[in-house]
Amino acid sequence: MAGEPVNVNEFQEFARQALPKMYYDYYTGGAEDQHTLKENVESFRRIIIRPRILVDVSKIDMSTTILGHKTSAPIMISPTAMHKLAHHEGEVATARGAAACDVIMGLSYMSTCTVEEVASSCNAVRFFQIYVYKRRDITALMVHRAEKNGFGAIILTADTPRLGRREADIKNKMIAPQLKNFEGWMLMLGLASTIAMPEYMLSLLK
Ligand SMILES: Cc1cc2nc3c(=O)[nH]c(=O)nc-3n(C[C@H](O)[C@H](O)[C@H](O)COP(=O)(O)O)c2cc1C
Repeated sequence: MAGEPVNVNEFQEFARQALPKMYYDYYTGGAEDQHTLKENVESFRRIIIRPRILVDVSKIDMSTTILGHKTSAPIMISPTAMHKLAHHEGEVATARGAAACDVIMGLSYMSTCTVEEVASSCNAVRFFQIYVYKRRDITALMVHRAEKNGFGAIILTADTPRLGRREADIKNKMIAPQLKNFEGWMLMLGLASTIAMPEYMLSLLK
């Protein structure tokens, strides 16, 4: 593709060209027949923003607050796993981008940078995403760690009682890289440091 990407579709095409197939499939794929993924895209297409006409637009302010934290627009970065699959700086780079745009950074528990690395990288307002693990002691430790590192809220993911059957990941034999927040804990959990995705998730989730 020639030139700078100008929209999300063009960024996606760049990613397809740049990333190993296994990682590209992970980022872009959904579960089973990907019906929900398609429906998500269609839902966004159905949203129409109606402009107000003949009003003063010399000063536009989209800022608001989310859980009491200021944001420049009602948009935040939703927690997504393993950014280092796409870029060597991983979630630290994403957090800096959030800080530059003055929006909130949602950090996945499955990040490839630690909560400490993200916290010290910039002054982005940050929320930390977690599941309630079978190991409640590990859940509590992670919450305390996020709190200690200035994360302003916990995003509790509640829609994963079972893992979606992601067929591309099965075919590609997708391997999770080392999840930095769990460094040192993997042995304690009886897990290898890099293991197949579903096995890893199932071992932790409740
Ligand atoms: C590649 C990818 C990884 C994700 N990883 C996580 C995760 O680690 N934890 C989580 O709670 N949600 C995760 N999500 C879900 C997103 O946070 C978000 O809820 C979902 O993508 C729907 O928002 P969207 O329609 O803006 O994509 C992930 C989504 C994608 C596409």
